[in-house]
Amino acid sequence: MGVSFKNKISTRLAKQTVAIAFLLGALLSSLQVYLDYQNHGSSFDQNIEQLLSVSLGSASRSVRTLDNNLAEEVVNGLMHYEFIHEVQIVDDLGVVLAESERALAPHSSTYWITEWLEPGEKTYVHQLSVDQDQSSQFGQLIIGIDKDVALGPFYQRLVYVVSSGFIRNMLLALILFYVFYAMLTAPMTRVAQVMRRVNPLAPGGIRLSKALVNRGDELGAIAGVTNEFFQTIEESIKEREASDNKLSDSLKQTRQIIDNVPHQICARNKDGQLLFVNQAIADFYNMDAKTMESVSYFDIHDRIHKEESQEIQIADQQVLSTGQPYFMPDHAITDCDGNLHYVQTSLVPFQYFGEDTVLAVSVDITERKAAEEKVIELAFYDSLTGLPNRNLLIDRMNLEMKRAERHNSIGALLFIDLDNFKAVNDSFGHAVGDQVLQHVATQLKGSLRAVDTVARLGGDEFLIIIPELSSDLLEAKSRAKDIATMLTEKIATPFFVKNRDWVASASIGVAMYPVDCNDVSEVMRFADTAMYEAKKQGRSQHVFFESDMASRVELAYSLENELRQAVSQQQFFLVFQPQVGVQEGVIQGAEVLIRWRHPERGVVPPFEFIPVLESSGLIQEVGKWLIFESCQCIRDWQNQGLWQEDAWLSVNVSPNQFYNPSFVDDVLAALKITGVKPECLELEITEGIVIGDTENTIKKLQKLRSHGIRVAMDDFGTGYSSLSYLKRIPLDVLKIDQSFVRDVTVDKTDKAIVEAILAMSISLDLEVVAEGIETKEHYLFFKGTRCHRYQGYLYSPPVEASFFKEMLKEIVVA
Ligand SMILES: Nc1nc2c(ncn2[C@@H]2O[C@H](COP(=O)(O)O[C@H]3[C@@H](O)[C@H](n4cnc5c(=O)[nH]c(N)nc54)O[C@@H]3COP(=O)(O)O)[C@@H](O)[C@H]2O)c(=O)[nH]1
Repeated sequence: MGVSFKNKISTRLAKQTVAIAFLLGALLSSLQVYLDYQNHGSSFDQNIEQLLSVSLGSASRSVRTLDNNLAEEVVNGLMHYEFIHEVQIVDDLGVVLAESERALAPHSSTYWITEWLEPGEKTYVHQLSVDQDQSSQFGQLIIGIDKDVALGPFYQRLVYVVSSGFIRNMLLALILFYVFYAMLTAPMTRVAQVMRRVNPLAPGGIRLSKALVNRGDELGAIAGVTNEFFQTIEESIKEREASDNKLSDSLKQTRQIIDNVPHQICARNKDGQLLFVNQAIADFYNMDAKTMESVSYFDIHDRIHKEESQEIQIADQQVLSTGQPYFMPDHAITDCDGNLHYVQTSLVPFQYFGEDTVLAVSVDITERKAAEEKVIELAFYDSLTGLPNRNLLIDRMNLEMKRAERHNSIGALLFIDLDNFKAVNDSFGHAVGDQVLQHVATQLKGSLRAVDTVARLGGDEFLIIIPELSSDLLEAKSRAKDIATMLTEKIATPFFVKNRDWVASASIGVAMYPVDCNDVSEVMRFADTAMYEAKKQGRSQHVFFESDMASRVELAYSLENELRQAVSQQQFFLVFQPQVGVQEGVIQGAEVLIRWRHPERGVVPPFEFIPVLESSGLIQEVGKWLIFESCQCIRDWQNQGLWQEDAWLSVNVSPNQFYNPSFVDDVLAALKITGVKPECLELEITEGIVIGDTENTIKKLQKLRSHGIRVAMDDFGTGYSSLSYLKRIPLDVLKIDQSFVRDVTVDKTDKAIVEAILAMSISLDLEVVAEGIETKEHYLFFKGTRCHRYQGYLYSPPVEASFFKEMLKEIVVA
């Protein structure tokens, strides 16, 4: 942008200098003019006075003497002066004695000044007298002055002076302008032009000329300083650029880091407007980050969770007003797909480019929360059935116990254990077992009130709390009994799992609280005790806890521990009871029976410990050992020539032992290892085994018999004993239970049963063994039937191996 002429410094300096010169010139000229004017005026007046004084005597005489000629001479004498254009001498009567006049000279160039300063006619009138003191006057000398002629030279000189002063000032102005221009304006203009070309971002590229810098005057100094300034600015800009670049890189990196942080980060102002969002937040709402940075967070958020949105707004305002951070441990937000997320948000006051904002960092805790919930679920719920587990049950039981005491009410705790569930697991695998448990859990849950708690302790054990039955014990017990009966029936309802029908049964122990006890773990133990009693009493039934049960159960517990020791210390041994041909009267085989040589109690009979071996699972190990030992005995006796090739040993098999998936393999392995023919082994099963799992039992029996192993149905007549199911069971022998034998000779019913069994055996083509033959009458009765063998004290009680061996030797000898 150029500088106009009037604004140039040189112009302004010249103008001011000239103005000052003019002012001073005008002042001085005015003073000069004034002084000259004063001098000139007084000298002019003196000259007139001198003229008059020279002419006054003659003029006075001419008047006194009325001498016209003299007056004429005076007038003509005065008219010789050019500046006088009129002279008149008059007497005291006003009579003109002489006069002369000439026309005024043409106006000079300065006439206007004369007229301006001395306006009007300039006339001198002088009184004429005869005496010196002018006391007697008698005429007048009147002189008219041509003021233009008189003053013109003076004013012309004055005009000259003023004009020359003006011209001098003008010249001075021109010279000064040039000097100022050359010395100041031109260099400064060059500086301005150079500076105009300066790139503000890179001022170091331009320098003021050396000629300018080297002038040695103030401008040179300014130019030098300006060059240094450029250099400094250049360096500063470079430093600034470097720092800006670093800052920009750092910002980019920071942005990258923040965008890669999986947590939602945003800054919002007091109106909730988003000033900054990271990629995680943009992704969460499926919006562009830049677009989001112009909208209100609460507009996005409000669409979804009003309550949470308000809570966040209040929290934001608190952070902005107090300047203190705020922590929201857990609140819900919904993403663009409508999925609910739980987040934990930290709100901190944050200055974002000079604006007070809230920096919000939200961490998605959905998975953690789910995991925590899962942990709680795992901690308090059974994963298979979804029922409360032991922990939650104990917690609820504590509450119910307190409530019962407070309300003076009686509740019941039911301990449910499925019968023979282990066999289901062992035979069909855990997947089927799990489905059976789930079915039972559903049945139990669906049969009870919402206030009742159905829990699974683990395995096939369930506990049920039935609170507030009544305040009267009898009534409470009666209701508990109804519920236990109803549950037993529900559980026994057939159901379909894995392509087949199932019938479950359960034993239920019932304890009444706080009557039986007000301690939770004790009540649980009592219900458990009652459940064991129910099992002992024949399963699929319920038993209420009674105080004497506890000691019995304790006995069972200690018995179990002793049995474990018995297994490890091999305290079991075998006894053998001969089976004799009814018609032949000779030993055809023997039943193997187990005994326990207790270190303190002596020999313990099997009915005292077999059920505990069963319930504890120890029967697996003991039963396997027993079959192997039996085979080993056959091998030994055969080796010693005491045991015929067609004689057999009959071994009892318990349900849990039979249901073991490896049972058949274990038996075959025992035969193989000992080298005993399968036909020498007979397995005695009970109806309970068949009823528990008929199909599987049939398959196993078929497999055993396919190898030549004999199968006998023990205790026949005490169970279902129906022809229809007997037809399907692969059997070789029926053993008539001794309870029918005992009175067969005196009791018509027993006799009829025995005869019916014998008839059945014919139609099914089975051998028959009668056990419990104690008397001759018993023997004679069966001798008259088609019973094949008998077993009983009449011939021999069960005897130890050594004794039995002696018996065999005697037979051989005989
Ligand atoms: N799973 C297994 N069970 C076994 C085993 N050993 C025995 N048992 C079962 O224990 C119950 C009691 O048996 P036990 O005390 O040995 O009694 C047997 C005989 O001694 C008894 N018996 C035999 N003859 C007579 C008699 O004339 N009178 C009379 N009062 N009792 C007699 O009968 C029992 C044999 O019964 P059973 O097996 O049904 O043929 C019993 O249920 C055994 O099954 C074992 O190793 N495993």
